[in-house]
Amino acid sequence: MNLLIDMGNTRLKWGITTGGQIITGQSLLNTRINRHELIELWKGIRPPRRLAVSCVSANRLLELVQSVAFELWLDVDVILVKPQAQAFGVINAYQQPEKLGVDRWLSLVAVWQQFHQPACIVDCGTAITVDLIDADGRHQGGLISPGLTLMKKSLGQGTEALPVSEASYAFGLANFTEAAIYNGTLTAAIGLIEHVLAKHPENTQLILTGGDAELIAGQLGVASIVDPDVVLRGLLCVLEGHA
Ligand SMILES: Nc1ncnc2c1ncn2[C@@H]1O[C@H](COP(=O)(O)OP(=O)(O)O)[C@@H](O)[C@H]1O
Ligand SMILES: CC(C)(COP(=O)(O)O)[C@@H](O)C(=O)NCCC(=O)O
Ligand SMILES: [K+]
Repeated sequence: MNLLIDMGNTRLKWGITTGGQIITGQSLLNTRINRHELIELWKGIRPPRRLAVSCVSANRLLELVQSVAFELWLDVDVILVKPQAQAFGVINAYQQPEKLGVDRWLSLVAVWQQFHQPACIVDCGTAITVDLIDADGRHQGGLISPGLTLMKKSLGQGTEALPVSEASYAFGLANFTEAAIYNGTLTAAIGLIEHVLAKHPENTQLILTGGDAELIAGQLGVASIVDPDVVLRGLLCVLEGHA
């Protein structure tokens, strides 16, 4: 058995793998990560042979995860995955390939392995990232924008009068502030994705992942697949390539 861990800027997502299948566990908010919580999360699982980690979050959290892993499973093999210039059939478009977020790299790897066709991968997490890959596995580059919560928080922080609300409202033009912010930020995300897709081939497969994927997919004017486990599947590709 192996353990896969995807550490984003908001949440830690994880799953165990047996025979090429991923069984996901309950995600954990970064604000709740501590030694006790991690031990509670993993003390009941069978000791993994290998642990593959993707981390774009704080080093402090990564070190804590590694330390808990060695405490629970003395001789576990920890693989800290890094973005590469070219691997698993994917060619990284970045001028400095090591600077591409490893979560973005792993999404490209997973989507390429699954579809082998042009694809647009949108991670609707803390940030919204958009990455394009062509029919030959060449990453075309990508975009980074604030995620929905970050957009709302920045309005709250950068203005005198705007409140920060976590509530949901009907989609469309609004006639009060909270709904106007909710819909303005959601429309920004939708516009970003639809704009990118309009400029790419019609057969481009659109895949959404991340905490806001369902919400954003629900308002998109184009067909999409929501897959919460893309980064974990990228980690699995790396482990399988590693075996
Ligand atoms: N219960 C929740 N707690 C925190 N964020 C949530 C929750 N439900 C949805 N979200 C949204 O999901 C986003 C984070 O997505 P996630 O995939 O966890 O991000 P990351 O990969 O950056 O850790 C938040 O910015 C927020 O808009
Ligand atoms: C863009 C990101 C912050 C997204 O992280 P997330 O929203 O998934 O937590 C992360 O992929 C990252 O730190 N990237 C490095 C810079 C880059 O990809 O260009
Ligand atoms: K992510």
